[in-house]
Amino acid sequence: MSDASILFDRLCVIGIGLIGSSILRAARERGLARTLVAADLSEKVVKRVEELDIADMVTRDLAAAVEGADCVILCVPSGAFGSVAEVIGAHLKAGAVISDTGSVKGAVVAQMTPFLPQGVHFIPAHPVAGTEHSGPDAGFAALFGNRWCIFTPAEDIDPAKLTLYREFWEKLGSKVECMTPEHHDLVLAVTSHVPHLIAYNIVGTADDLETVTESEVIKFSAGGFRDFTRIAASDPTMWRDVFLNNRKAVLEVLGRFSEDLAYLQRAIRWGEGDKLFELFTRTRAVRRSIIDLGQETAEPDFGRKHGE
Ligand SMILES: NC(=O)C1=CN([C@@H]2O[C@H](COP(=O)(O)OP(=O)(O)OC[C@H]3O[C@@H](n4cnc5c(N)ncnc54)[C@H](O)[C@@H]3O)[C@@H](O)[C@H]2O)C=CC1
Ligand SMILES: O=C(O)C(=O)Cc1ccc(O)cc1
Repeated sequence: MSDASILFDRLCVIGIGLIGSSILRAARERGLARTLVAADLSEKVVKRVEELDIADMVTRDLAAAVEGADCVILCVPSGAFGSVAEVIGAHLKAGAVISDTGSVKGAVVAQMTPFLPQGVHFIPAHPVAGTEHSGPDAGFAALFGNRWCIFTPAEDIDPAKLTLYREFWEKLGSKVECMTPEHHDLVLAVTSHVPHLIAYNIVGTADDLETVTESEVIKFSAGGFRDFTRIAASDPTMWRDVFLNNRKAVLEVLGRFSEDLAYLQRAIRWGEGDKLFELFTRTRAVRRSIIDLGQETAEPDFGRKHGE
């Protein structure tokens, strides 16, 4: 490891699932920390992380894990950030950067802030990169490449620490942008949270209908439905916590979504093909602009796992 790439002497990651294990793998591959510490409450996960050999030290003792760390990143489900912050708060080193990877920002900031001592630098972050898989085996070093990582720091954040942590995510391959937690939660409700809810709902509806159609839903499942089943296979704990912790923005977007759905329902009932055609033309242009931005490939992958 060349010393030139080291940003943190001791990096501690808590919650070693898809995201935490990907951060550890990428940080080791790029030599971003001298020592990598991994912590998780689950005995099974700790054992597996030891077998995978993706950290220098692995423990279930969260307080001990953060001792002396100059960067601590929490990668646990959105409902667990407060309890982890409560356990580690008093053990954080003065001057350390503390961050998270939660898919929701407002509620996570509110959960953690009361337990963070003066003198640590809290930089909430959300890597907008992931898959429907979870657990330490699902992670991979390239996960964050060419993806956004959204930071939602307070206005009085130390600019030098912000630059340092930005550099960390850029070295993981991400593009970084800052915004407020409230704005983040509304944007992600539209682009990620409600789309996941729609996938859970349509797959649930199809599953209910399956008893009527005797397996035809699965047998004849077309590409569109298969894409939904990939998303609806995402981790139940994680997504339960996303919806419970981004309630306001999700309900706001769902209200708008229901109105737009009623408009389509009416157009179908009254045979108003022009209305359907106009919308479908507009949405096709949205897809094209995403591809042009280089954030998506034109080919569907039908949920293939990384490396398959
Ligand atoms: N899965 C995805 O695609 C993405 C997830 N995120 C966010 O990152 C966070 C982690 O997600 P994943 O890695 O997918 O989850 P995961 O389910 O793969 O891993 C979570 C890990 O946290 C551990 N854990 C749970 N409660 C804990 C506690 N109180 N103390 C210590 N460890 C605890 C679990 O044992 C598990 O190993 C979540 O907040 C999620 O919303 C962010 C971007 C993408
Ligand atoms: O697998 C997918 O399609 C995702 O959308 C992954 C994802 C899940 C949660 C996030 O907060 C960010 C990205």
